[in-house]
This record gives sequence, C-alpha cells and structure tokens, in this order.
Amino acid sequence: MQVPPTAASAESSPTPPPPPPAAIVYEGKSGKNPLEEADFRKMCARLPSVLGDTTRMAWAVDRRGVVLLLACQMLTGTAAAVVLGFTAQAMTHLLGVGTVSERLHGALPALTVVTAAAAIGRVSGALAAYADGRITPRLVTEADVALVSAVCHVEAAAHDTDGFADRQEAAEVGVTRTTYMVRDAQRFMSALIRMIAAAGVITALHWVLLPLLLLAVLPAGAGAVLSARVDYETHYANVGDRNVRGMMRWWATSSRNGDEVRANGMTGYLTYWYRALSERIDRRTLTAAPRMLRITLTTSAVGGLFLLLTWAALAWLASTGRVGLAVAATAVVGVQTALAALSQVVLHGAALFHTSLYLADMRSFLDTAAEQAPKRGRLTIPERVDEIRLDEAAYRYPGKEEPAVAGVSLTLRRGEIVAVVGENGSGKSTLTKLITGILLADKGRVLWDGTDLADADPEAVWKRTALVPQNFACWPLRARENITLGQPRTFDDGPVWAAVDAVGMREAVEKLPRQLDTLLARELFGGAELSGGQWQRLACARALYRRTPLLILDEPTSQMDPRGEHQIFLEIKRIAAERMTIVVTHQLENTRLADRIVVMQHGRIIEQGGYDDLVNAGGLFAELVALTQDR
Ligand SMILES: Nc1ncnc2c1ncn2[C@@H]1O[C@H](COP(=O)(O)OP(=O)(O)OP(=O)(O)O)[C@@H](O)[C@H]1O
Repeated sequence: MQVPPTAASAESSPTPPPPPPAAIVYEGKSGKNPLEEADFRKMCARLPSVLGDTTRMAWAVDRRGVVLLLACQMLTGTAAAVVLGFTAQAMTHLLGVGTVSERLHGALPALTVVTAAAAIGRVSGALAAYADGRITPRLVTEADVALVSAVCHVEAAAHDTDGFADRQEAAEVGVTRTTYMVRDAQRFMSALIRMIAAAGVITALHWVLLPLLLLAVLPAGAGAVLSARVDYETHYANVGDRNVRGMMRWWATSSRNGDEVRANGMTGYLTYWYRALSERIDRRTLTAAPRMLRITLTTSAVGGLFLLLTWAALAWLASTGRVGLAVAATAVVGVQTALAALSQVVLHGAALFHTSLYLADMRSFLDTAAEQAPKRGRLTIPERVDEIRLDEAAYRYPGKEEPAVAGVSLTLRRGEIVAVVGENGSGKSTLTKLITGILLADKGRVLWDGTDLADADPEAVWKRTALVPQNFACWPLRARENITLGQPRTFDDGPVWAAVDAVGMREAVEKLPRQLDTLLARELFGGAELSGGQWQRLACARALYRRTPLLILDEPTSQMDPRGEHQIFLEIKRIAAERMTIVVTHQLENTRLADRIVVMQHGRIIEQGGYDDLVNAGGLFAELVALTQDR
C-alpha cells in the first residue's frame, strides 16, 4: 500500500504532497448556529416546552408507559418528602430528652414510616426505569422513521438546496439523542420533586437556609448549561465535516468501490484524507476542552463558597440558640438532601437542555422537510395517457447561473419512441426529470393530456411512469423485489419472470442460489452478486415490469453486451405501441429505432427528425455521428 508522503518527505519528493480535505464553509440561513443569541435565561425558559414536547411524543407512542412513568414520579417525589419529613420527626425524638430506649421508642413510628417510604421510593424508581425502557425504543424508532420518511417525501429539488444534507446530518444526531430524551426528562422531574420536598422541609426549619442553598447550587447549574452550550457549538461547527466524512467512509469502505480504490492506488490517500478530516474535527473538539475546564472550575469555586456560607449559617443558628439541636441536625440532613436533589436538577436540567438542542435540529429539519414536501394540485392521471406536451419548459438548478433546460417545447404521442441525444451537460436528464414531474418547471408547463403537472398529485403521476435512471440503484433486496420494488401485481411470479425474460436474464436468475428469492447483496449473509451489466438489465426489467404509459430509459444499455442491448431494444419496440418511450443515449446507432430524434444543446432542442434526415442535415447530430465513426 502506498502511503502519501508526509510534509517532511514531500520536500525532497518531486511530486506535491496530497491536498488536505476541502474546507466546507456554509453561509446563509442554514449556516447559523441557533445558540449564538441564546442566553442562560432563555435556555432555562426552554425547559418546560422541552418537557411538554417529550411528553407529547412519548404519549403518541405509549400512553400506558407515560401514565406509569408520571405516576411513579409522583410517588417517588412524595416518598422523598415523607422520608425527609419523618426523619425530622425521628430526629426530634432521638435528640430530645429521656433515656436512650425511651428516645428510640419515641422515634420508632417515624422511623418505620421512613423505611416504608424509602422502599416505596425505590420500587417506584425501578418502575419508572421500566416505563422509560418501554417508551424510549419506540420513540427512537418513530423519530428515525419520521426522518427517513420526510427525506423520501421532499421535492427532489430540496436535495439541491444549500445545506440540506448538513441539516439532515444534524437531524440524524437528533434521532440518536432521542435515546436520552425520556431518561433525562424523567431524572430531571424526579430530582425537581425531591428538591421541592427537601426545600419545603428546610424552609420550615429556618427560612435563611433556602436562599443560601440556592446560591450554592446555581453556579453549578450555570456551569452545566454553559458547558452544554460549548459542546453544542463544537458539534455545530463540525456538522459539515462529519457529513462529508460519513459519505467518504461509505464510499471508501463499500465493497462496490473496492476495486477502484485498490487498482487506482487510492487506499493510502483515502486513509490519509479520513485521518486528516477526523483530526480537523478533533482539533475543534479539543479547543473546547480548556473552555469547559475554565467554566467548571470557576462555577465550582463560586458554588463551594456559597456552600461554606450555608454551613456557617447553620452553625451560627445552632450556636446562638436560634434553632434547637434537633432542628439543626434535621437541617443537616435536609441540606444534604436538598443539595443532592438541586445538583441533580441542575445536572439533568442541563442534560435535558443539551438533548433539546439536538432535538430542535431534528424538529426544525422535519419542519423544513414538511415545507419542502410536494405542494402541487390533487389532480389524478388516468391509466391511459395519449400525449405529453412541454410548453417552453425551463429549469435552473439552485445556485446555478444558467438554466439546465432553457425553454423546451416538445410533444410526445402514445406509440412514439423518441431518442434524446446531445453532449454531456446539455440537459437531457434534466429534461426527463421535467417530463416525469420529478422536477417542476420554473417557467413554462408540462402537460399530460392537458393536465399541468404543477396541478397533479405527484404520486398519481409517478404511478404512470417507469424510469431507468443513469445512476440506477442496486437494492440490497431479493431479486424479486429488485424487479417489483415491493409492488407485486399478482400472487404468482408470472409477470416477474416475464420481465426477467424481457431483459434476457432467465438463465442468470435461475443460476442464483435461491432464484428470485436470492438476496442481491454480497455484503449480506446468503447474498449473491450480479455483474454490472446484469444489474443494468435488472434495472431495465424493473421499469418494464411497471407497464406504464410513459417509459424513460436514460443510458439504459451503457454496461450491456451487444446481445443484452439488442434484446432490450427489441423489447422496447415490441411494447412501444401502448406507451410513450423516451431513450436518452450516447450510442447514436441505437437512435435508429426511434421515430424521432431530439438533439439538445445548452438546454435547448436544436435539431429534431429521423436518423437519416439528421445525418444529411449536417448539424450537430451529423457531427456526433461522424465522430463515432472516426476511429
Ligand atoms: N442536481 C444538480 N444540481 C445542480 N446542477 C445540476 C444538477 N444536475 C445537473 N446539473 C447541471 O445541469 C446541467 C444539465 O445536466 P444534465 O444531467 O441534465 O445533462 P445531461 O445532458 O443529461 O448530461 P450527461 O450526458 O452527462 O448525462 C449540467 O450543467 C449539470 O451540471
């Protein structure tokens, strides 16, 4: 394996050092950290809504679990209050007057209650953890499925908008954080209840203890929230890099790209790249560590000072006789309990707040995705379509100066085969996306038997389309689902085998270990793999199986042998009468089968006609044909 030269060796090397990963800087709306303007008060004010949201989401997945959780929390809190209250009573007896046995006897009823309440507290705590265990997995699944579904449902154009993938990555983190949501909320709530109970008891003993106690814990609270903020800032700064690292990880380690990686000697560069990017992420994370340390040290010092004051105040109250010894002893227990509960409130409150930041990313992404879901009309498309008409249709990708399709007028009729040709980037694939309504024209219209695609339900349109895209998917599904895409037409496999035959794949499928039931993923146990051309044949079978009024094949035979290609084009001709067929191709010989050839350049149609007419016309088509013959 060739390792890229280091900076030192690069100096003596005649080749330049490998370039570091590109820096990705996002600007604009989605590049703004939502925390930049948030302050401590706003953060605290956010907790009730986070609790409300958590409850609502949990309620939607498991009502009984939520009821159990809430009941357990009330019980835990009450038990804590009872323990503290009766400890105070027991103290009064134990530190009161009389013999040891008389004092113990007097304290016994209170001690019994303390024991029972403590036991109830433990049991309800365990039940609360059980309820959390019931709710959380389903909550995570719901959030995960909501995210996958939202991404699958957005307009295709949404993927081209600035920062979409990064916001999706941030939302993915939100989904994983859902795991902690209920746990954090539950711990926060039970600490809060314990704290209120303890604070009540302390205030009853002497009011001055309460403000001192609060002052002792608040700095720790501020510290925890500030640390959460620093942590989130780091996370936010790393979103872009993590996103591209995740993509590269898949590309570099997937066996699909393994041959290219190895034979092109890319392993060294890819691992260098991966390490370099990971180190950049680490550097940002490490920069945050000293800030975190400063925050923790400062807030702990201030908190410790106030705690000292609390104990001093208690000593002063007891030594000056302002409170009795029994009360002072109870106060010690109360202060300890309240302090522990307050620290927990602060800790879990900060954790909850922290989690809420990630969840907010998830929610905001889901909201954005909902806004970017198709908002077109509800018109349906009948089973039979006779004509598709493009009326000065144009489309410009976001962030591009020039339109990819710059005003195309074209009419396709049932029974017709139209070949679309043109040089790379001339707008052929974009045109097919406009015809199928994957993209909606910015200007002009696309009409299916008079129905404007902007007014039609996209699902209704896509029920009538079949597409073999240039970059087709090799689904890790069984061979059967790779053809039907999970939409069987009959209970038997007749139509599936018909599609297999149409692309000449019967022999190959019959040789698979479990024929149509074979999992087509070498990476999975029991899975099998097809060759590149066989996968492409399967992608064609998938489109042919659908039997729709519109069939679009974008470079359908680029990986096929002549026999496969011949077979596909025979099939296209055989079924052409019942549909409109569009074939995008650079194999100009294949355009001979078309009724009409459309030549595109810079997003416009510059020539149209039959093969011989266009060759004789001496235009771009003739030039391209001549180039194919110049060997
Ligand atoms: N998702 C996208 N975002 C931005 N620009 C795009 C996108 N897809 C395509 N383009 C641009 O639109 C123009 C037309 O692309 P299109 O894929 O339609 O060309 P094509 O004729 O199909 O090319 P090819 O023969 O290489 O497949 C090109 O300039 C391309 O860079």
